[in-house]
Amino acid sequence: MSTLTKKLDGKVAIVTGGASGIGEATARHFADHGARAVVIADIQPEKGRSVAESIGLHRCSYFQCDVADEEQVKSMVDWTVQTYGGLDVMFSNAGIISSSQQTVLDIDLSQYDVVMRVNVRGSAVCVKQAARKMIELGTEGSIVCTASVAATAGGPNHTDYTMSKHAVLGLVRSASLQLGEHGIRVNCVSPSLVATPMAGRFGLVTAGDVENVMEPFTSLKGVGLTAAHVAAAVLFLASDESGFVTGHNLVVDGGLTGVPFMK
Ligand SMILES: NC(=O)c1ccc[n+]([C@@H]2O[C@H](COP(=O)([O-])OP(=O)(O)OC[C@H]3O[C@@H](n4cnc5c(N)ncnc54)[C@H](O)[C@@H]3O)[C@@H](O)[C@H]2O)c1
Repeated sequence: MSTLTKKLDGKVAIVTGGASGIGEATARHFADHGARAVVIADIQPEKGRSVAESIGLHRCSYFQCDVADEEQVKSMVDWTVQTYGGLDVMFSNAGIISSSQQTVLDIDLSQYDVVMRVNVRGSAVCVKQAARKMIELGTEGSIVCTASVAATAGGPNHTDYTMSKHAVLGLVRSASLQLGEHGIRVNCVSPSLVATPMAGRFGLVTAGDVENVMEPFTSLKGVGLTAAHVAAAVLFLASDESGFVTGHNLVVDGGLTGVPFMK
């Protein structure tokens, strides 16, 4: 790839949840696009280290970090800047979903607390610590969060997850308003169902599995959403190509949310 097409040339990026799924694909895409350094912040050391090694330890590191623990996130951000000399991009992507249905009538509140802790508290911590560091360094950086199509619509189940993703969108909109004066942009991507280990827990392992489930509801036909599609959208928001875009929710859903309920 020529330097002209390398959209993150020389930048330093953190990817939370980068050991797996969307985060892993994005960490690789960032590196392919010339990122000087990519830090994978996750709680899966074996997978995270293996991703970092395969990208190349000269420009990718694994850092054990629970995103909901503010001290750990602060240490990870400080370490990134000390090690690589800056912080240009925070991709706050780590997230979880309960294994039970979590309909409103039977919601298990201990599982609800776990989901909220990672998806909501974790996102707030990562946006806060990245923004504080960017302001301290005078960096006009880009913060991208992973929301979901569940950020803007209710669902038949997983109520806690849907609530948590609505909260991520609220965080992105508020943070973009508050950080614009510092030149920091804050946006999110909202994928529909993607074949990652998260979806695999519900029996959806391949892009074909996802396509079979989603195809009746999307306007795009003959294609299933992959982590690579999402990574491409994240790269756009992370890079200078989206230099005047902030507070935006970039939906990556094959038309799912735009399809009318009657034809
Ligand atoms: N897969 C989908 O269908 C889908 C759709 C829309 C949005 N999303 C969102 O995409 C994001 C990534 O999910 P994925 O599908 O790649 O799932 P995944 O399970 O493959 O990856 C999630 C990663 O987050 C890490 N993680 C979990 N808790 C953490 C914590 N406390 N601290 C640090 N890291 C933690 C996991 O170890 C894992 O590596 C999540 O926010 C998810 O809600 C997924």
